Amino acid sequence: MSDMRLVVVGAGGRMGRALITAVTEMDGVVLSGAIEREGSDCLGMDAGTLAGVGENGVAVTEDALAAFAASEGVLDFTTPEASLWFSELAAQARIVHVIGTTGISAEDEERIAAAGRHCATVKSGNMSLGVNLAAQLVREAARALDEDFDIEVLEMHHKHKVDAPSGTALMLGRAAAEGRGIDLDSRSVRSRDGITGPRPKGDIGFATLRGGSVVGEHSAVFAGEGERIVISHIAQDRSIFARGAVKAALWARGRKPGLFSMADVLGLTGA
Ligand SMILES: NC(=O)C1=CN([C@@H]2O[C@H](COP(=O)(O)OP(=O)(O)OC[C@H]3O[C@@H](n4cnc5c(N)ncnc54)[C@H](OP(=O)(O)O)[C@@H]3O)[C@@H](O)[C@H]2O)C=CC1
Ligand SMILES: O=C(O)C1=N[C@H](C(=O)O)C[C@H](O)C1
Repeated sequence: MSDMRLVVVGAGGRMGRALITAVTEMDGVVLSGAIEREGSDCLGMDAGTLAGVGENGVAVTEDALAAFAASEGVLDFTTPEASLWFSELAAQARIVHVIGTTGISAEDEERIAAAGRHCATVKSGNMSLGVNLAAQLVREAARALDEDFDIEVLEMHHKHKVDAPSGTALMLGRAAAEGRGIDLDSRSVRSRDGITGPRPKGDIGFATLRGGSVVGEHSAVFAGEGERIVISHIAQDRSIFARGAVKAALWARGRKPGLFSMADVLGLTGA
């Protein structure tokens, strides 16, 4: 089979550059386009040069429509508004859409799911093997432990991150809620300040730290009387997300339309 032609959108971003690197280094894929937003300083640059992997002859453009028409898949780690737009374009072009963007509203999630009826879409708040495995462990721990164990999810990211809690923190919170058989939306505590009173039993708390160049660190804490279980993941390099995204595109190639998760790609569903 020929190499899968992949276009990277948000090519000049932290993840965009990591994705161009992964596509360059991994077997079975080739970079077919690199897209940035209108007015970006990156327009016209060579994508390989931009990512620091050497010139590759693929120019960064703003013409997503033309790039999608010449591609079999799109790797998208951008912004919620941009991902929504790209989901509509990917649906029109019937190409695989891999979405890593976080901070997407519930309403836009539904619109992306609707677009996923026309093309295979893989979407996850974290594309790494380690986090997806950690989410399974969290689900199991929450299933095994009763409400005497308080669940808190902690995360730290670099100072440039714009959404909170992180997509991964929400994934871990959702896994814990599923394991415990409760609804996350009605039981999650996103912030605490002032005289909060004692912690209500059964809530799932989130704590967010931002600073420096931290790639991504997450812990799910199960705090009981006299003991604490902590399931943690530390991302040391963005390549783990980028390689996961390429793996997802290859997995989705030739698949029927639908919305899939990274757990599907990694074969962790139902584990
Ligand atoms: N699921 C996962 O495994 C991971 C998810 N992420 C998520 O990926 C997203 C991006 O993160 P990161 O790379 O750090 O952010 P960056 O801000 O570095 O990158 C986003 C890029 O998208 C570009 N962009 C914005 N709008 C458009 C548009 N309409 N068309 C084309 N390009 C556009 C931005 O351009 P400009 O800056 O010029 O506006 C920027 O270059 C975040 O939501 C983050 O949480 C990150 C890592 C892993
Ligand atoms: O913005 C980031 O950097 C990251 N975002 C994702 C998230 O919101 O969880 C994944 C990873 O932690 C890095």
